[in-house]
Formats: sequence, structure tokens, C-alpha cells
Amino acid sequence: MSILTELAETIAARKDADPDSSWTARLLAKGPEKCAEKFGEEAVEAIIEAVKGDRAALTSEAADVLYHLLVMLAARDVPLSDVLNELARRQGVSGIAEKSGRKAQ
Ligand SMILES: N=c1c2ncn([C@@H]3O[C@H](COP(=O)(O)OP(=O)(O)OP(=O)(O)O)[C@@H](O)[C@H]3O)c2ncn1[C@@H]1O[C@H](COP(=O)(O)O)[C@@H](O)[C@H]1O
Repeated sequence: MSILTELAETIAARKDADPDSSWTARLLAKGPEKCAEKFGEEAVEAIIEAVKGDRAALTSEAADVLYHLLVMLAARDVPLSDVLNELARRQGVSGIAEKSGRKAQ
């Protein structure tokens, strides 16, 4: 399992968790709009580092962007596997969930 898939599963599990138990659970409890806003903020921070050319800072901000993308998807019940399958479709290959014998989550 890739680190992204693992992280997506952890984030999905936080949807039912006590908001006081984790930062992710607290963010999800604030709703999809707040999750989308946080994603936007992190994307802008990544853009700033990309323009500045600070590779270490961009690496860190890119990790924040990926994390917040997964939170935003979870907030709207869009499985990561659907996104990966869409990428695979654009490459002209069959979906990864299908290829590995797993159904989309
Ligand atoms: N990968 C991440 C991750 N990346 C970023 N963040 C959080 O995102 C926040 C970054 O946003 P900000 O700096 O804007 O945070 P802030 O200023 O405290 O928040 P606001 O007041 O602006 O709302 C930080 O508080 C980080 O903790 C993450 N929080 C959790 N994870 C992973 O998510 C999983 C679940 O973690 P829990 O949140 O502990 O359940 C674990 O695998 C974690 O490693």
C-alpha cells in the first residue's frame, strides 16, 4: 500500500473520531468548506515556495498540500482510489483499483 493510500485510510478513520482526539478529526468536524479553505491556504504556501525556489520549503509545503487534499476529498466522501483511477484512465490504462483486484473504496 502506498503512503498516500495509507494516509487516506487514516484520514477516513478520523471522520468518526472525537474531534478532541486529533488535529485531523478536528478539521473534518469543521466541515468540507473549512477543509477546502485549508487546502487553498496550503496550495498558496506551496506556490510561494515554488516561486522563491526554496526546494526544502517546497517539499514540506507539498506534503502539506497532499495531506490537505486528502482531507478535503474525505470531507466530501471522494475516495482516493477514484482519483487514482481517473489519472489511470487519462493515461489510457485500466484503473489501479481494478488492476490490483480491489474495488474502488
Ligand atoms: N500529514 C499530516 C499533516 N500534515 C499537516 N498537518 C497538520 O496541518 C496543520 C498545518 O496547518 P496550519 O499550519 O495552518 O495549522 P494551524 O495554524 O495549527 O491551524 P489553523 O489554526 O490555521 O486552523 C498542522 O497543524 C499539522 O499538524 C498534518 N496533520 C496530520 N498528518 C497526518 O495525518 C494522520 C492523522 O493525524 P492526526 O491529525 O494526529 O489524527 C497522521 O498520519 C499524521 O501524520
